[in-house]
Amino acid sequence: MPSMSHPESRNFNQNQKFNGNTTKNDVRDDYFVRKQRIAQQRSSLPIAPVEKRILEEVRKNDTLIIVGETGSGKTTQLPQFLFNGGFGRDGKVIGITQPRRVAAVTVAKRVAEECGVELGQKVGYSIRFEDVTSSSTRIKYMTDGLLLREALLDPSLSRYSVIIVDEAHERTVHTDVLLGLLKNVQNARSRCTNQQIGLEKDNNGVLLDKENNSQCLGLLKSCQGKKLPPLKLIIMSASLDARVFSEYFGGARAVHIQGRQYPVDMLFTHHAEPDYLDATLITIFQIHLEEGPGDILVFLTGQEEIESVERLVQERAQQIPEGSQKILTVPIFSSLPSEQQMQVFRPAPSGFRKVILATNIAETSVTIPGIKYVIDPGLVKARTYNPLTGMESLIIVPTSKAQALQRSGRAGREGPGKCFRLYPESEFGKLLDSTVPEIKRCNLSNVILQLKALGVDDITGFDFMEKPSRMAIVKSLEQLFLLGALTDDYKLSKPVGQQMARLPLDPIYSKSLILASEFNCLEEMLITVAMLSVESIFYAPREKLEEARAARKCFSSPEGDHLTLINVYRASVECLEKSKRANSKDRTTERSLSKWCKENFINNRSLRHARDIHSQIRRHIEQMGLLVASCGDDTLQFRRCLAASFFLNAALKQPDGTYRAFASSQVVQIHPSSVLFRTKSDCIIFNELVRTNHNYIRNITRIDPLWLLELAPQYYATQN
Ligand SMILES: Nc1ncnc2c1ncn2[C@@H]1O[C@H](COP(=O)(O)OP(=O)(O)OP(=O)(O)O)[C@@H](O)[C@H]1O
Repeated sequence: MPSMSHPESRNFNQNQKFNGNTTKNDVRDDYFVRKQRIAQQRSSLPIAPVEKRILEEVRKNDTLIIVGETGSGKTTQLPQFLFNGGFGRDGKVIGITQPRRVAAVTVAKRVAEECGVELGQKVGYSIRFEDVTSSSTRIKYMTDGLLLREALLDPSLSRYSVIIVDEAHERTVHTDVLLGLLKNVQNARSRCTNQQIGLEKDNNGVLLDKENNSQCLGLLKSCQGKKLPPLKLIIMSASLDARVFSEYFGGARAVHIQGRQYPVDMLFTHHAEPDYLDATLITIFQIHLEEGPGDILVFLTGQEEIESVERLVQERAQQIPEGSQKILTVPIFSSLPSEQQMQVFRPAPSGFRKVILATNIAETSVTIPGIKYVIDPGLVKARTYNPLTGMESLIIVPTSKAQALQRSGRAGREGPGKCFRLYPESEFGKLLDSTVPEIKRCNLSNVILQLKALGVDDITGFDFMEKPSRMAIVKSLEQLFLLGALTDDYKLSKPVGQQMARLPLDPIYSKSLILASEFNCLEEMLITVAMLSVESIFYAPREKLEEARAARKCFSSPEGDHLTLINVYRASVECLEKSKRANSKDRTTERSLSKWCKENFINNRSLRHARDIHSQIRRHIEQMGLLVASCGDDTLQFRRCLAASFFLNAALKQPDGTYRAFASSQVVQIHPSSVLFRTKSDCIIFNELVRTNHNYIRNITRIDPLWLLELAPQYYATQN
């Protein structure tokens, strides 16, 4: 059992008392009692007494930075203050961005309830593929990526009076690009308001690009004729370095909200844990057996890890004596379909303690009712990118202090909480203060494509908060050029570049869909892209490895993993249709599919998510007028299309049986999960590089090396 030290309980404020079983009471209480309770909760939040002061600050300053403890009421209350202060007048909208979909949705629901309105009316949310807003929406929660897409259609963001960039400390690539863009929009809108626009026109009344800034010019044009108020910008978090943000926004004012609603005790282990998953498991049961009531939130690094811990908890939970409180495990990770994600917010049935197994998706903004304990092993799966090789991969790294603080902040929202950090306190001091901005460690081709579509041609000149390395920019520009998204002078190409920018996918996948319509295999490519967008379609429990292997063989294609995935998808559709024909009830059909998945060792959750993505992309594709045809049995055509699409990820077999990637010259190995693991072919394309102790490649298909020359001459004809 990992022994926990309790060196000092860092109680931020111990004056307030625990509020009891709020969640259970809420369910029982009638509407008015609940309303009263919410009003009471709101008035006791640390942000409540400073409403007037914050409003004054917003009126006085175009840009404001707000820092306040987790749970102090920033996300839910500030937009309501602004609405009450008149920022929703004249049809204007107060926009709040979140790095994650689940936060945008759940916070919007909570605020709609606090306001006593139906979701989608005064308060709404908008996330990719789901818009719950209407013309009466004045407080709109959304993901930062969605606001970027909105800017494509309305560059001056003319509907918004205020934009709040929440959880800015996360420094996702979208947040960073958004901040640069918002700076431009603010600039352009204040120039429109100051009526300096006339100064920018030539004798014929044509706007001049005096500052050689096409983005600003585009914005000024879009402001023309509209009377737009200046755009107010608020940057918010519990754990950001206000100085850095203030400097970027020309000395913007920072306001600190004092106080915390409830204390959270921090506990550390005495020693480093050699096996953090084992330590996690032990701590879950330690809390369950020794601590008082309250649910547990556990932070893990990914779907596979969550599912294996889930199985282990369920196994051990069977040993809990009859009559004691039972354990209910609920997973949450980004590739889980939304309605399943929402299950973590439902109260556990009586007699159960809820154990939520989450990735960092539950780290910021969300309030999960009932959570009293947080277990934090201190690790996170992060993207890394090597601009030299052009390869992106995911690795498990320690969290930053800011992330650790956010995680502990998920407890102590309804009453005092405890956070169990599964590492010694001395290790905490060694963590980075904040997470390295994603823009510094990811492939930039997606960002650059979006910026180009927004009219920003000079990427190196763009005012990034933290500039990505020149090499990373050059490499990504080169990649976009090779994919045909950019012209010789690095402008967005028509129609390919424009079409690619419209699809909410990685440029390489967008291009594969566009190409597939020419190769008459868009049906197959759509399935492929959907299946590649989810984690682990197959699963193999340790005790049934042989059975799982045999089941997988039924779907295997000798050509590789892409066709294998298509076989799984099609077999699942067949199962669904068969069941529908036999029984029209949706629930029965889903049950048959779930049974089919179990028998075939297919991950039902992942498959459902892939079906979701499939229908969403299909809608986009059809709107774009691309021809969704199937190549039927002509799999050669499909493989040629894979070669034409993923030529940047091609590898050639070496005499020692390993492979060498063409683009990076890196030595890579086929992952044991690939159907081509044993039957090695001379030339392959792959979709994923996983770095463990080896450079493993996954999702592989065999191709003819001559196709590369024929189908990607822009790259291979110039290589020697
Ligand atoms: N869905 C909900 N159910 C119950 N209580 C909630 C809910 N959402 C918010 N609250 C209450 O409102 C408080 C303030 O939440 P809010 O998200 O506004 O805080 P915050 O300062 O933005 O926190 P963070 O920095 O962690 O995002 C929470 O601590 C909790 O008490």
